[in-house]
Amino acid sequence: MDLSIHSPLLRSSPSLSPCPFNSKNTTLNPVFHSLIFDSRNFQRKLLVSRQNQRIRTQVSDQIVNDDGFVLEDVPHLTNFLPDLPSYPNPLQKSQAYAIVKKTFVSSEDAVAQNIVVQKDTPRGVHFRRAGPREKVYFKSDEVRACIVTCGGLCPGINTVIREIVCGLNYMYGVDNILGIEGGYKGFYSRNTTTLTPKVVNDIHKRGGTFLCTSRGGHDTNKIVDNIQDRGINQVYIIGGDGTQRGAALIYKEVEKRGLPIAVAGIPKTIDNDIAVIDKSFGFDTAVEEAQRAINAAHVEAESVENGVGIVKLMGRYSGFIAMFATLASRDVDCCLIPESPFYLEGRGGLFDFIEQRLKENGHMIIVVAEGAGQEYVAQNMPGVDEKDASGNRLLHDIGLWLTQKIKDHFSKVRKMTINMKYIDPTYMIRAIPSNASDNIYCTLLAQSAVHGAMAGYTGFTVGPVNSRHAYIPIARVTEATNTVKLTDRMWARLLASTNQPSFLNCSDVSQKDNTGAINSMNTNSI
Ligand SMILES: Nc1ncnc2c1ncn2[C@@H]1O[C@H](COP(=O)(O)OP(=O)(O)O)[C@@H](O)[C@H]1O
Ligand SMILES: O=P(O)(O)OC[C@H]1O[C@](O)(COP(=O)(O)O)[C@@H](O)[C@@H]1O
Ligand SMILES: [Mg+2]
Repeated sequence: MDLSIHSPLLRSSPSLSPCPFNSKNTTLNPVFHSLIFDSRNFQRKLLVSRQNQRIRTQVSDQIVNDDGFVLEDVPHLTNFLPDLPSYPNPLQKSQAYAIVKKTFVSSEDAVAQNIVVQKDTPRGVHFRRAGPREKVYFKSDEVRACIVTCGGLCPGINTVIREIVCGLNYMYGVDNILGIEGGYKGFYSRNTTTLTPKVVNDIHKRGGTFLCTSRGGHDTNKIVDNIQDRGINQVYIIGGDGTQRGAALIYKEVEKRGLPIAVAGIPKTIDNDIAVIDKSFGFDTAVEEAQRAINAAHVEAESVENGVGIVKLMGRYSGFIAMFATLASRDVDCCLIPESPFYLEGRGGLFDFIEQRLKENGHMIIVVAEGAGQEYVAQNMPGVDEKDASGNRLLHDIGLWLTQKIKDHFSKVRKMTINMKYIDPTYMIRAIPSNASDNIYCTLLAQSAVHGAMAGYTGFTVGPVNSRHAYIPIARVTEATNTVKLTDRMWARLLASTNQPSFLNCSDVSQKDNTGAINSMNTNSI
């Protein structure tokens, strides 16, 4: 996983990525707001901002720490409501924390984005460490929270819902929590449901989302109107990259209206394609479930002559599930992912490799991510370019396409009998409840989100960065998609484990099959 998003402060180029939070003038004037803190007392020393395409540096009269420590901070309600009162955190009296040595996370605690460093490198980008703060900005009996789930399913959503409800109630004494049904559009088109620890008690044992979900239908003004009308002052939004973009818009609108409402994002994606965080919840569960499909394909393929098993797994733009499922299984001969182009014919191509493995082992298994080889399939289906309600491109079925291509090649060209077994467990791997480790992860995420909102942080996404939970500016997790980096060692480990061809040495080779379709891809095209 690539965590190497550099601090714009450390770049010399003025083309900085804007981080549109933390500043009142962000609406009209995107300002990248990173703070370099004195590492000893953590007081603000330097504010570097980009305005009007110029980098301006304001230096306080204190000593500027120049060790390159950068805090990419999240917004706080007091940024736009400076007179908001604060209260002692009720956790002080909580029996759960009674004997904890350090109940509250210090405002000086930060989580480093990069933990592999060299002696002379600047200290780099950090995020605020998640956890309870000494002061809260909500009185418990004045909190009216809501939870919404958006986008595709993922194991563990119900655990997150459950733990937000229980966390708010058990830790902060909040008992006014609403469930928004059916995703963003539910804010303005559905009734709410009341959530209590009792109502959510068992939901973590089920897959899916207790609150239902949807794609599309994000209307910022209607949503914020509704939040205001219902008197909601904490909004917990569980969803993927699209959802987090929507959450950023909601936060900005809330800020524009000057409302004391905390907006917290909890990142959810089965594809593990959310940047910055270590891993998304439910991913491990999905990889584990994928083993069942791979095992089945393996049993089927090795039980027949020249058995070829193909398993299609989720992964729209990122092949993490396919890569990790392959690494975990050891029965997979070849893994195809969206990030790595492949070709079928000719030396070093997939057909050659299949034939070689069939000769060696009598069977072979391919795991293919749904987003792999889309250009290939598109060439056979010109003009089909549909999108879902959220605007995500609908994919062609690479699994079926590949199955047919392999069958045709071996029967028509090689005159060889093969036994094809195609398994598509797509929805099975994400519709299940989360496993034990994902349940723990979901609990930590939920509690961190609750602590952050109670402490008055807003417009943040919570997630583990190098195993420590942190509050991350939403723009940070939406500005780029996390993909498998072919140049990283993880992909090399997979290639070393399967011993499959890398397909990378033929970038410009283009062969045509007997139907005239181009049968190879330019590596630069993906
Ligand atoms: N750029 C965006 N701005 C505002 N809302 C968005 C944006 N992209 C997606 N959404 C909304 O977020 C929700 C989920 O998005 P989707 O892409 O389906 O799933 P995910 O959040 O898992 O990526 C949908 O209701 C969609 O309308
Ligand atoms: O058929 P659906 O429900 O739209 O979901 C399919 C897509 O959802 C995903 O699980 C990703 O979902 P998100 O965009 O919600 O993260 C992809 O792997 C898959 O392509
Ligand atoms: Mg998405």
